[in-house]
Amino acid sequence: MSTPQLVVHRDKELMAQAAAARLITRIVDAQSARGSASVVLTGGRNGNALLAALGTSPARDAVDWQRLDLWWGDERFLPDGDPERNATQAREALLDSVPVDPARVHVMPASDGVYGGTTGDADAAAAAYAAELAAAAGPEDHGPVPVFDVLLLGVGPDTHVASLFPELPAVRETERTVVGVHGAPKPPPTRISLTLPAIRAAREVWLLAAGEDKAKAVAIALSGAGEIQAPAAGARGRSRTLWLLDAAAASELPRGLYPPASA
Ligand SMILES: O=C(O)[C@H](O)[C@@H](O)[C@H](O)[C@H](O)COP(=O)(O)O
Repeated sequence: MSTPQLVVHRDKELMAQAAAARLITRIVDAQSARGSASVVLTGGRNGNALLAALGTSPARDAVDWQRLDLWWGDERFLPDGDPERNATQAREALLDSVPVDPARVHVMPASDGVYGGTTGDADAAAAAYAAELAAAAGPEDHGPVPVFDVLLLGVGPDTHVASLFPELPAVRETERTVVGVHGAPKPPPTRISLTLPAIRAAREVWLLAAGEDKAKAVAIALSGAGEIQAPAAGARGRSRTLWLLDAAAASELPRGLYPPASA
């Protein structure tokens, strides 16, 4: 697993623009090298701002949208089309305005869908998404999920990532790749989430955090906290873990981490 690297931008607008430019480059590189790319999307303001910036970037046409698989790191377990669903927000921010292949847009299950013969069962829905991931994984992936090119994560003020909240069972999961989450401290209480083992299958994990209210969480996660107490600390990519921050979110980092010791 990779060691976290930091990139600090002046403000959250610039952070979104720079992250979008970075993501376009990674997608184009992956498509050139392997024929297609896979990206795991996140909910939250910063993830949506990144998607919106991507949509208005002149370089967006460099992406072959038909050869892109999109997955989600977590979802609020609400009915299809609910404005609070991460998938609905991603459609509005970007996906409705680019020619993605609908068969390659793997939204997480909605609470009104039928999974395991019933509706409203987040555990059955999570198992269905795990099966979809497993079906997409090839022999070259050596595991139950594809090796995602880039996995995006917002960071909560409590250090949660995806719907892995501190101390809850989902963050302790070591076997399953997707789980139902019950009793989340942030509404809605019922969610679906990738687990840390699934997140760590990604080549690159990018964590996005902006604003003063994230400064403590960022400092805790990057100062050696355990992943059960600080889930963001456990989100690492195989080859790269990138923390994309604005100056406010970086403001409580210990000296040496930021600014870097050599500065
Ligand atoms: O599912 C949710 O309730 C949110 O989407 C949440 O997990 C979000 O990703 C983080 O709290 C970071 O959010 P911001 O990017 O808005 O700071």
